[in-house]
Amino acid sequence: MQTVTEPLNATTYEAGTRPPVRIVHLGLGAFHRAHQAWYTQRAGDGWGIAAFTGRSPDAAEVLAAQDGLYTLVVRGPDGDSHEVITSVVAAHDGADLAALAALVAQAEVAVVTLTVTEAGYKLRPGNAELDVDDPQVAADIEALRAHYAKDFTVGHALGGKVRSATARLVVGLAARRAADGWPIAVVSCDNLPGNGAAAKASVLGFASAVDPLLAKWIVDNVSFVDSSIDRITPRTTDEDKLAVAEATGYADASPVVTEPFASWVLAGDFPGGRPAWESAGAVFVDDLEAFERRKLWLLNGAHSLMAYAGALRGHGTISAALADPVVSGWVEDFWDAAANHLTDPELDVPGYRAALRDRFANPRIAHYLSQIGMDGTLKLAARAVPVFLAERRAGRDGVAALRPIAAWMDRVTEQVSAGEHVQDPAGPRIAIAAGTDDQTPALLALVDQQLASELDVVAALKALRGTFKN
Ligand SMILES: NC(=O)c1ccc[n+]([C@@H]2O[C@H](COP(=O)([O-])OP(=O)(O)OC[C@H]3O[C@@H](n4cnc5c(N)ncnc54)[C@H](O)[C@@H]3O)[C@@H](O)[C@H]2O)c1
Ligand SMILES: O=P(O)(O)OC[C@@H](O)[C@@H](O)[C@H](O)[C@H](O)CO
Repeated sequence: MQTVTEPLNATTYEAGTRPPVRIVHLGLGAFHRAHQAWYTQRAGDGWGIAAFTGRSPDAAEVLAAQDGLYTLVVRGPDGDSHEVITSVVAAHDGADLAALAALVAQAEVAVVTLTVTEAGYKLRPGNAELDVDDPQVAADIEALRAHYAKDFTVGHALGGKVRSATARLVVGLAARRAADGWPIAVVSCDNLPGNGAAAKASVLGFASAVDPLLAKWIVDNVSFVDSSIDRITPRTTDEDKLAVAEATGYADASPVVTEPFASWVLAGDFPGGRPAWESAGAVFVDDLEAFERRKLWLLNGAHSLMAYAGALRGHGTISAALADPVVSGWVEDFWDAAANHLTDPELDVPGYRAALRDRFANPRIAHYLSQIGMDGTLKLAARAVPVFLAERRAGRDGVAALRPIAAWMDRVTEQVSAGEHVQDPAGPRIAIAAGTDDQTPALLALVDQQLASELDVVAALKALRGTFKN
């Protein structure tokens, strides 16, 4: 066991020459630090990251005090390995729009990456259009319009008034256009189908509400890259921090724990260049859709199924849920349904499933079902509904793909009855739907409006409900 003697920072740790900022990241969470920052460090070709938090300054304050340094704990079934990540060279409060605008305006900055959660894009169902009826979106548009004619390019006047991540990005892009207008790439790293197009829809929704010429400049100069991102990264616990201190001798206030597996598949242009992420294992393809479906359906779909069905059966983590043979049977059924529509041999679905079983079973990764279960209305629309629709188009009943939705209904109903908060952009509407006489169609409408009007689907869900605890 090591004796803790020092805090982790650039004085105590020899980080070498830090690279200049060439990437701006929005959403300074655990995943960015386990994934994009790790790939960028391994690429080793001189790209530094300036990262901004999403909703509160806390993560930036902690990381800035460590000069951006943190320990990445790679937690395999048999033990941990530790690596200090040095590619994040600056950490900022996401509300600091002056810093954001100044950085995005710089010619050397060629890439913006995003991990702002599915809910962070503020899109209407279908992910093709900004939800301008959302109160935060409406307030952000008002704030952007009020300041656009004044000092918009430097962002000073906006401060914390603009809260949506993509509205903030629009402030940065406006500053870049005003500076000289060099093209740039925006890479979404969130678990959304067509995440590049979703990011574009969200950014253009804000930009066009402010200035159609700005929107046109974005269309002409900003490349929205699709990416399928994968590395299971649970929230860091206090025990993790203690274990890092014991193992490394550094008192790191902000380590990140992740699994050994990592994957990043990207499709799109990088007009201003990019790190050689391929040298770190990233894969560049022309069309991402099949890879994205494989990941969103098999990994994330199974995650959501376990998050709700596992919680109903009294489990707390993915590894515990998977160890329950009833739950793992439902996961296999769901995978069989999804696999019917993932037929390209290049996808190697049997191998991918086998690897997922091992990854999910890793008992040393405590991935809490409560974290995965958040924002269920958005996640189920991307992870379960498309599998159900594909099964139905093929003439089958698709029950295995309705199970995650039925489990979500039972779980949120249980939470509402217990007076617990349901973390979801539709949270208040979930509470109302759970209180109606005919809950099932009311809840289903929050996931998919069209399906809620189909009597056979509602009947199939009703038949599944109440079956999870047996
Ligand atoms: N954790 C994983 O295993 C994993 C794997 C693949 C993809 N992802 C993607 O990354 C996202 C973030 O995961 P994480 O583990 O870093 O979570 P996290 O809670 O550690 O960090 C999330 C970051 O996004 C910000 N954020 C949260 N809600 C937001 C909102 N509505 N608008 C703007 N910013 C918001 C937070 O402030 C924080 O900076 C996920 O939602 C997912 O889309 C995560
Ligand atoms: O990150 P979310 O909230 O979109 O989804 C929760 C998990 O399913 C997800 O984080 C997976 O662990 C991840 O996608 C694995 O790469």
